Amino acid sequence: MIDIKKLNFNYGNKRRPLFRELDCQINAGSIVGLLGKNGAGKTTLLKLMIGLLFPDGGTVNVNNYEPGKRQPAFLEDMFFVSEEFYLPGISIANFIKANADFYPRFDGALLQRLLKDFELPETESLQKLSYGQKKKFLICFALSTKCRLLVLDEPTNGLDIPSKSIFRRILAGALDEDQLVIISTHQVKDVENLIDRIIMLDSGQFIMQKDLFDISSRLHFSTSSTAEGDDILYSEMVPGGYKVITSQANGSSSVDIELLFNAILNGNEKLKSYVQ
Ligand SMILES: Nc1ncnc2c1ncn2[C@@H]1O[C@H](COP(=O)(O)OP(=O)(O)OP(=O)(O)O)[C@@H](O)[C@H]1O
Repeated sequence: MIDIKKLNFNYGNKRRPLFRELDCQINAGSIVGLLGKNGAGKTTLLKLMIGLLFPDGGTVNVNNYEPGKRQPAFLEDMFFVSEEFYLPGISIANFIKANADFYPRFDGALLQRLLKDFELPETESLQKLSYGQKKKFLICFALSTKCRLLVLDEPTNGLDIPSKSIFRRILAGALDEDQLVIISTHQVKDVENLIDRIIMLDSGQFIMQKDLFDISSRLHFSTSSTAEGDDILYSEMVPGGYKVITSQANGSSSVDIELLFNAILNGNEKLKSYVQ
């Protein structure tokens, strides 16, 4: 679905390129979490994938299209929910009327269901909605397009606690097997148990590209009263003890993405061989 080869990119005003020789393949049928520190280049990478920015070297291929060419057949099959967005001063119903036809697989019945789940009023002017309500509307619309590529930049930013649970439920339930969702986020707790692959960016490189299943079959995440022990690969103090990562020996555990992220960014050498 997405094939990135030797991607180089520089904003032009920077001495060092942001990306150097990035390679990445992502298949349809998955929800991918794109993680990285502030400024690592997550939004930039997403924009390169959807053709809002152009590579300086190498290639980006999505569904056999070169995104930068912005061909109609490519654009009608991808939807980008940006972190910052503008919505016009028209009602939800009129927005749907004006935009749904751009997407051949648009599912109006699904949209009505999702709007109900998020309790969004169809008659309300989009500009009168709060930031979180606007975000929820865009997420609903994105899912209803049924585009094969859905790119969500910080989708849970601005969502209240119940809406985050609804987001997880509807995302898990509204996808078809030929779709790919890429979620860039700092709110890793919001996407835990939802994403099935992690891609981590740091200093212009991918420092991890791994399926959650692979990680959970090789690493074990738990809490412990001590951080001492030969089998402990990484630990972090928390109230009442430690969160620890050990090599997998005692059954599967769910992956603590935040702990893993900190461990990898701290350059934990012991862990590297498990996640590369
Ligand atoms: N339009 C631009 N012109 C010049 N430099 C830019 C531009 N947009 C982003 N950058 C720079 O590129 C780098 C990556 O930015 P980007 O927004 O892709 O990071 P990010 O990982 O999405 O960050 P965050 O987590 O803070 O949203 C940063 O150093 C940023 O200053």
